[in-house]
Amino acid sequence: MNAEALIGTVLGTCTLQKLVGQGGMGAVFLAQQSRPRRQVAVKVLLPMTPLSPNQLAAFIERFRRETDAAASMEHPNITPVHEYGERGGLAYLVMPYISGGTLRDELVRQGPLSLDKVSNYLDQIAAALDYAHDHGVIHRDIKPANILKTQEGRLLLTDFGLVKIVAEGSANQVRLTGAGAPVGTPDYMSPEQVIGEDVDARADLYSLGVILYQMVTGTTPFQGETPMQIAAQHLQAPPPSPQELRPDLPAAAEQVILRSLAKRPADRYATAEELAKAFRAALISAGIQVTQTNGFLSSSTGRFVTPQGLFDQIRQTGKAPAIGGNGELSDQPVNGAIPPAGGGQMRNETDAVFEPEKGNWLLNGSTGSVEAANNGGGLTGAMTTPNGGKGLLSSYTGAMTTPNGGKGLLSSYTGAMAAANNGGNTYNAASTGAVPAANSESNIVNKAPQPGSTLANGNFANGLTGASPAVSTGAFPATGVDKARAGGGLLSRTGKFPLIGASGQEGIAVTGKNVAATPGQFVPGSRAVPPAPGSGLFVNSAPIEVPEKAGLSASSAQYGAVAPFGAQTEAMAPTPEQGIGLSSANTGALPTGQQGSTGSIKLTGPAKVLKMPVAGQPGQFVTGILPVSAQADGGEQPAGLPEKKKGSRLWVKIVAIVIVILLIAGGAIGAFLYMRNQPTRQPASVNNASVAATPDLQATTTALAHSTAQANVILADPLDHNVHNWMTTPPDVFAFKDGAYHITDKGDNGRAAVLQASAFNGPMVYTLTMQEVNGDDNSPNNSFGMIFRFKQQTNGGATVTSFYSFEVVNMKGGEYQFWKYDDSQKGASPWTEIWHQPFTDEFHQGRSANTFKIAMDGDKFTFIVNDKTVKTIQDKSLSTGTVGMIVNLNGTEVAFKKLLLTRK
Ligand SMILES: Nc1ncnc2c1ncn2[C@@H]1O[C@H](COP(=O)(O)OP(=O)(O)OP(=O)(O)O)[C@@H](O)[C@H]1O
Repeated sequence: MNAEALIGTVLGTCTLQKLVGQGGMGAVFLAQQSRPRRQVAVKVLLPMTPLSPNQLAAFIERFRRETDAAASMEHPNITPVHEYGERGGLAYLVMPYISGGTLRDELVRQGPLSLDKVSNYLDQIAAALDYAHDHGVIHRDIKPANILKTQEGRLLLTDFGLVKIVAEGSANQVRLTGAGAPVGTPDYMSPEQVIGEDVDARADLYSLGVILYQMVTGTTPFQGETPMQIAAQHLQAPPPSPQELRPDLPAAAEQVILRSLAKRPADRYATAEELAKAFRAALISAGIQVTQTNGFLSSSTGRFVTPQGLFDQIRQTGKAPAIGGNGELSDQPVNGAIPPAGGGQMRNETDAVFEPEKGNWLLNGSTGSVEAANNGGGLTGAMTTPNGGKGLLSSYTGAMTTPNGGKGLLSSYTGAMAAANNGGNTYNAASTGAVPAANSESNIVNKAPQPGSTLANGNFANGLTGASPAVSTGAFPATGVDKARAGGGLLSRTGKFPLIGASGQEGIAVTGKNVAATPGQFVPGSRAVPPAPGSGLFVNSAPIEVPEKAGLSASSAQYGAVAPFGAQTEAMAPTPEQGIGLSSANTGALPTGQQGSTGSIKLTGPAKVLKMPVAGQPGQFVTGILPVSAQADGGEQPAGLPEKKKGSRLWVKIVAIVIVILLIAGGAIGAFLYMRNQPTRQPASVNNASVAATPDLQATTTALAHSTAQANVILADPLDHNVHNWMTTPPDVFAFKDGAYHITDKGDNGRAAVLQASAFNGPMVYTLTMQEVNGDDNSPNNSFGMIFRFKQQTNGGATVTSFYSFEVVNMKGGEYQFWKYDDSQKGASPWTEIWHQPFTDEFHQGRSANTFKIAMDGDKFTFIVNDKTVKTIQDKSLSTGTVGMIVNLNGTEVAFKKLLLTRK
């Protein structure tokens, strides 16, 4: 039906006046409502595609569902629904008319937004999302087109057409597998949605991350000519560095964005608020002025929301909210001084609260003044929370410092409290001792929990009465999505990401010299790999040229994400349950999107079915396919390879699977290549070395945290949990445990993991702490170390991989080695040893931790072991690339931690 033809139609109390927009599911009209008399927007169900009666019934059902879900929520950042009706065969819903357009319009018009505005918008969308999640509603279609804007700049999340009430069980989704249905953009889809698994709130958080990326850079992270290309990148490709597209973006803020886009739901922020706060704190710590989002705590979530809901009478009172006896916000006037400008202030009782920035404080029974110089506050005693602090204080008398994102809830607290690093510190009820929170974990100390008390989300507790003179007695408003919510979706279920990968079909023999070594004795240079005819380098037999993306440096365009071998090999054996795989070689590659590309996929093997959303038809999908490899052997050796010569090899082989993201001018196109290599090494010369002590763990962690806030930190990853999508499969090879990232070499192949990031340029220092946990310390092959300047590119149709490695042979009388890997010369050994020398007592041989640093400046490299400079050496072969780590001997397990990249 032509939507225009409906103008003048009367639906209930509304007369349709003007068509304002049309999606795949319905048309939206400006309408005049007679009772109450006001202008409204009316959305009329008008599916774009002709539907069968069954499909239409399902559509109407979904339309009702949209109404029910939206109507059940009352939040200043969610478009309310006034009513739902069916008249003359037309289903419709009435909502307020929002005249400021959508966020999509603004992004199209403006491109990247100011970081201040980004943070403000993020706060607002986050508040709406967390509220919905707290009410058991997952939106599932978070995108800028579904975010309306008022004239005053307030954002309203709308279009709950895809929602599924969590408690309701499985959704009654309509699937369209036929041809001809328009396929919607998966620009904002989470990986788990791409796979078609059940999703939880974290899928919305991923979509929010995509919006954040777009607000910052002006573009979504993944682009392609077909929805499949985009979908595949959501599954597999790391997002291009936002900082490269937005140079004024602080490194810490980039990390926040990248974490929000983690492939594994468990690796993302737990709540939208957490994401928004982390982003804001990252901006502030980099000295960027961020305007406070005016807001108050939502009565049911305790979260910051924009004040003065247009549609909520209560919120139009203008009264400052105060904490009621049960922890509910009330609209009672506040006694005493009104908090100064900056918003977000909540106070009770009689004392002044100062929150120049975004300190949100709930004070109850406070007796002193509060000063919150920067997102924090203090009460009575000295209290400083310079960054993003949050506190609930009751009868607080002692000192508290939470320099970095600390949160605290104190009740009758009398002791010192220090949370050096992002600590969520809660101390509750009659506590008398010190609470140290050195790390980024939340500490909850709840000494005397009372009936009805709540400890939620690891970051605060309620105001317990206990034995303390706490004035606050009621339950604090709960906040946060329940972290214990069952994680849906394939990723969270299996714990591994179904990486797109496959064994190569084409082997390139790697030649190398076998050099004899006396068992148990280190022989410099005794490391050649026996050539394994037919094995070795595996490349896509139809490699793709890599045109440089406009505006990006050649280096960043040339290489993309790198994933370590082990997980890839797992993923090479996809089962229908385990997601997708893409046959690398040969036939099954995704369309490249190059000139002349048809965009079609030629399948010669098994395929994985993906669900793709149908444009404008929430809940409907068309089926897509991605080819997968049939190979399935647990990843140690690809099918069809010759037997490895166990025992004859003196140097182990690195196996890496590499994903290359090809960025093409006019739109980034994803494509995937896979590589296996079995390098041989050619030794070179020898030199000398020296020593220093392993830095104290605590001090280093703290230093790491502090330095994170500093501008010269490019990337800080403590490696105590997986925030950068490090490979975690197979779990016996790659695992986060005991506060470190463990790599265990299994089988005949060495293991390498490489950071999924853009190419790092410029003078910088790469720091990494390594500790062998298991291994044969009598073997001259027992080496491990750091990979840097890793890059992969296509060159004349061939895939070329290059990197340096700085390693140590951890045996008595062992040595350091500096290698270059470059497989551009077919038939030649890719390995060249640039330098080696025995270590001396600066290296703690055996099971001790050692911190290595590589200072790189152009072609100059300085190797520092435990703070002692070991060697400076020049090599100009490789100029840019990412970093990683390597373990070389079967059975050797190394724990890596405290990865730090700083500008020199
Ligand atoms: N309450 C409203 N007030 C003013 N304009 C609105 C309102 N709701 C929607 N619109 C406008 O109508 C357009 C169509 O909205 P609709 O929800 O039908 O589709 P969509 O979100 O653009 O696409 P789809 O539903 O296919 O995802 C929106 O893009 C927006 O510009």
